[in-house]
Amino acid sequence: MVTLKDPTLLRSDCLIDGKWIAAPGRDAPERTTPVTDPATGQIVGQVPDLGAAEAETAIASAARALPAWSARTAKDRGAIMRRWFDLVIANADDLAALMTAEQGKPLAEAKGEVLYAASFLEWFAEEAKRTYGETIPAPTADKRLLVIKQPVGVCAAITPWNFPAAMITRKAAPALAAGCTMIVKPAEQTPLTALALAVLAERAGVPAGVLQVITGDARAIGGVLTGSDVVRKLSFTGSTEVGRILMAQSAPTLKKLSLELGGNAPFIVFDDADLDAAIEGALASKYRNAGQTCVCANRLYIQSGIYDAFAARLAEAVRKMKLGLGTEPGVTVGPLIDDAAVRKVESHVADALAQGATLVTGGKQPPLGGNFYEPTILTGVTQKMKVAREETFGPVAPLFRFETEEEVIAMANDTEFGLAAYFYTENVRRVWRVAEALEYGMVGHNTGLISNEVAPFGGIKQSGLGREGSRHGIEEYLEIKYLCSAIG
Ligand SMILES: NC(=O)C1=CN([C@@H]2O[C@H](COP(=O)(O)OP(=O)(O)OC[C@H]3O[C@@H](n4cnc5c(N)ncnc54)[C@H](O)[C@@H]3O)[C@@H](O)[C@H]2O)C=CC1
Ligand SMILES: O=C(O)[C@H](O)CS(=O)(=O)O
Repeated sequence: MVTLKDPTLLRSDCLIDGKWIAAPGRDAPERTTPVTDPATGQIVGQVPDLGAAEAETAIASAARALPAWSARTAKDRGAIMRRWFDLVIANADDLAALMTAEQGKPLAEAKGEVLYAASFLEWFAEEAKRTYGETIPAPTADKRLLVIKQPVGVCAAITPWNFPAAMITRKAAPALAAGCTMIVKPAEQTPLTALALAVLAERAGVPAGVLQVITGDARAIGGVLTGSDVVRKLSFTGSTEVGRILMAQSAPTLKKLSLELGGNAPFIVFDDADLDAAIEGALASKYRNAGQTCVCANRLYIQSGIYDAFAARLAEAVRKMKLGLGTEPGVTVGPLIDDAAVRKVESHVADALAQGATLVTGGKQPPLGGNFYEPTILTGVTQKMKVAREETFGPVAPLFRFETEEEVIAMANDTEFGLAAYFYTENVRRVWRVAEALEYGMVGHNTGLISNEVAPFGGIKQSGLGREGSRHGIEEYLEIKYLCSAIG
């Protein structure tokens, strides 16, 4: 079990229509789903197994709450978002403890994510007041033209397990700031963090029906949220495969969509790179969250002149990593989310070795039990291997050798994904050539960490649609209205 300073943040019910409800069951007093710790398999909580009926209730509640919420001033909504931010900061240790219990990431990393999640609340508390319209010089003297911004309306969010707090606030913060209402369906693996955030939102003054969190049957709940004409927008973070399904389900009602999907990030190191910086960046980008982020370096392309030195330095650093329970001091790499994730990583490593790659370090599950996988480095990797074509979503660094800039750009772009890319060089002319040639929504130069609340996060190609965070993030929750007034 998880110990909290404020035990009321550990919820076993859902916030729907301003009420905390369990799941009324036919043969049992209520239907619940266990939440398990991926490091130990222990049950850390129970949440309601809700479905279509409760999703319909939530939609009706969100629609009822919309007029009053969108009629409040931006300043008023911003003040409530700021109070939510203050409460998340004040309860950051408890939120981090819940996150580590259900997702497994080391406590320090979980705390970092809580602060990252809070930053979206702080940012959009301010952006609420900057949804400016415009006036347009009319082509005829008898007209006055202007543009105003209005909230999209009732919104839905379906969020992943890898960032249980930040992927919720990165959607709910701009939605509520813009005057929308939102129904959140968190991942079945990590609902406790979402429910705790809802407790704090309620305490901050977010009215009934404005923010709702529903757990249970993803397909049934998702089917209602995507099929309803009342829901005007869906924001999803998760696999490209599910993103396609949700997009198709949303098509009949022509919803606005924000999709943050899979990635296959190249991490390119040229001969002239600062090797210390490149190693630091590779460790941060590759092994953050045990490699379970959509912007993790998935392919490491190292120019021939420094290939052996880079491999040796990276191996030396990786061997110092400490695998273990997220609550243990000094642990830097936690477990993967579930057994399926471990099997996917194992299949990628086995495929690479079968095709001639060399295992430098790691390459197996340690004797810890749970869903742990050793931080791994492979050399002699080629574009034909699964690690080059698929998102590994685990702590595996495949090192590819390259000779020329043209060759590596072609290899880096040889994927259907286009989320994040990274490269290291000290040549200023090359910075512009490579940054502009890489087909990705986000590019890091001489850094492996690019995510923050002020920058537009999102991808191109099959990594998704739209942007989150930054001044662009709130536009995803606004409609433009053009007003033409004849005064002649
Ligand atoms: N872009 C990103 O940040 C993420 C990418 N992924 C990728 O997806 C792969 C699979 O991870 P999963 O957790 O299984 O991601 P997923 O895409 O299956 O799940 C993400 C969310 O979608 C929901 N969902 C799944 N199927 C649904 C459906 N038919 N209707 C409505 N909701 C549905 C889940 O309940 C969860 O809330 C990972 O290995 C990784 O490659 C996973 C998580 C985050
Ligand atoms: O979904 C993810 O993996 C996150 O968006 C990555 S980040 O925002 O924490 O970098």
